[in-house]
Amino acid sequence: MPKFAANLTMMFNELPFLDRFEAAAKAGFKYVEYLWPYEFPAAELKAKLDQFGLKQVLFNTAAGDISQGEWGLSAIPNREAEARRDIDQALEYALVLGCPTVHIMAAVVPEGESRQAYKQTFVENVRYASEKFKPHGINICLEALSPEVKPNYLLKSQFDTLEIVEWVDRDNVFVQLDYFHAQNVDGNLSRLTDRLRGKFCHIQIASVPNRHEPDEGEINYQYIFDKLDEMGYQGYVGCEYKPRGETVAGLGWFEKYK
Ligand SMILES: O=C(O)[C@@H](O)C(=O)CO
Ligand SMILES: [Mg+2]
Repeated sequence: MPKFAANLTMMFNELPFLDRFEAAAKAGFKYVEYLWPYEFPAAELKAKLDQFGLKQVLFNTAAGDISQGEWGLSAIPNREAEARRDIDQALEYALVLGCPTVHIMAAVVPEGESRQAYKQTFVENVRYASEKFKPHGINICLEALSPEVKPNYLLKSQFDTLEIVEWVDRDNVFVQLDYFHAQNVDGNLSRLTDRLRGKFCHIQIASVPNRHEPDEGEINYQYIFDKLDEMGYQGYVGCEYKPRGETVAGLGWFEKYK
């Protein structure tokens, strides 16, 4: 049975962020993920996890200046010092939070810039992170984002991510397989999952096209979950969806997995 993690950035959004931990635990989740922890001291977040018996399973490196269109710095040429500062910061948080996996965000590539130069920079920064995280047993994930969510992001297809993972060639660097983006860009999810076997260490889910609960839309998630079980997938499945309404009211799909 998949180990579902509540994504506290998208779920329980009707509550202030720090109250979402309790709400997730009450709803039956044992695991949580969210995009960024940096607004709060790591110890405060760890205390919330411990208070409600939760385990943090994923968060991201900082996004940079979102108001300027940034969405990760790790692939931007000549900004390696900032990217590595963010990677070091993520490691400090992961150690306090006891988090096994960190998503290293790549970057948006402005029109006219060389994608190859961005890829090269990303590979070097991910190798830096790999070396830093390795002694602590922490994995790294890289994620493709569909253009309707993040136009011009460096990684669009799952195969863009796979290319970087294989280029980086380190045993703690994996694909973050978000089926919402994968369906939007690549489709053919069963074959895709087979193709990526052994290469992904974290999964995220949402319905397509509306990014809601995984009980509607064009993806048959029950089939996918059974397939992941058959494959022996041991990682987590992040529920990174925008609830149709109130979060708990939409958790009918989760009843049988509690
Ligand atoms: O799918 C997403 O948008 C997220 O998993 C993320 O990490 C930020 O882009
Ligand atoms: Mg995602």
